Amino acid sequence: MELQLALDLVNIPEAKALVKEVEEYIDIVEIGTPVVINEGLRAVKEIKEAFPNLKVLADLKIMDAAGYEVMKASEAGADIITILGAAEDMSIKGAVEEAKKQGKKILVDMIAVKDLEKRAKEVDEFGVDYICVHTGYDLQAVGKNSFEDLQTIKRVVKNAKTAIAGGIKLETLPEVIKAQPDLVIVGGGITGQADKKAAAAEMKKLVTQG
Ligand SMILES: O=C(CO)[C@H](O)[C@H](O)COP(=O)(O)O
Repeated sequence: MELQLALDLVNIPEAKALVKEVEEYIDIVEIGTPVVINEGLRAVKEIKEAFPNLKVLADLKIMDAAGYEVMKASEAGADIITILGAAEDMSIKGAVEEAKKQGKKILVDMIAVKDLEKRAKEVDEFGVDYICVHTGYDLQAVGKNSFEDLQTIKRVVKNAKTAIAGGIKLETLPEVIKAQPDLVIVGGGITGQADKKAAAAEMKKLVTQG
């Protein structure tokens, strides 16, 4: 099981400082959608250059023009690129084709997918690398989480790795780990803590123990 640090509310220098603090405890660093909107793919490039031993995920949440966007994120140094599960089949297949060409991986974010079981089974046939259940900030604000959804994808996904994101904290991590996802994605559960290093270290310990 791997641990991904999601960076959403920072600029590039803040991102670098944060990663430096916790780099020994994380496997993947995510350049979140708001960071890409604010800073562009330069954020991916600069983090990859500063931390070549970490995998970098570009959270583009692609919806269209998938092949082109995967190519651009790959050129910037991303190892993993996200596309939405709600995108057209053609777009997801296009993303996979380009990622394979570039030697990169595709994570499908199932945020806002209504029939999760059906769509997860479909997407799992397209050769994607990860399928991720995700409760975004807007639903976290009304008390939702993705723990049940994780069990659903664990049951139906046969090929891709499974991942979970959205509001995971140290206190809720054991419940997540029980469902055995391949990848746990944590933003505020680390970045919002006074002692980020200690939070990341404890999370890494739990994730490694599985
Ligand atoms: O993709 C995201 C928001 O759309 C976040 O990166 C993801 O939800 C993880 O952050 P947090 O743990 O703070 O919810």
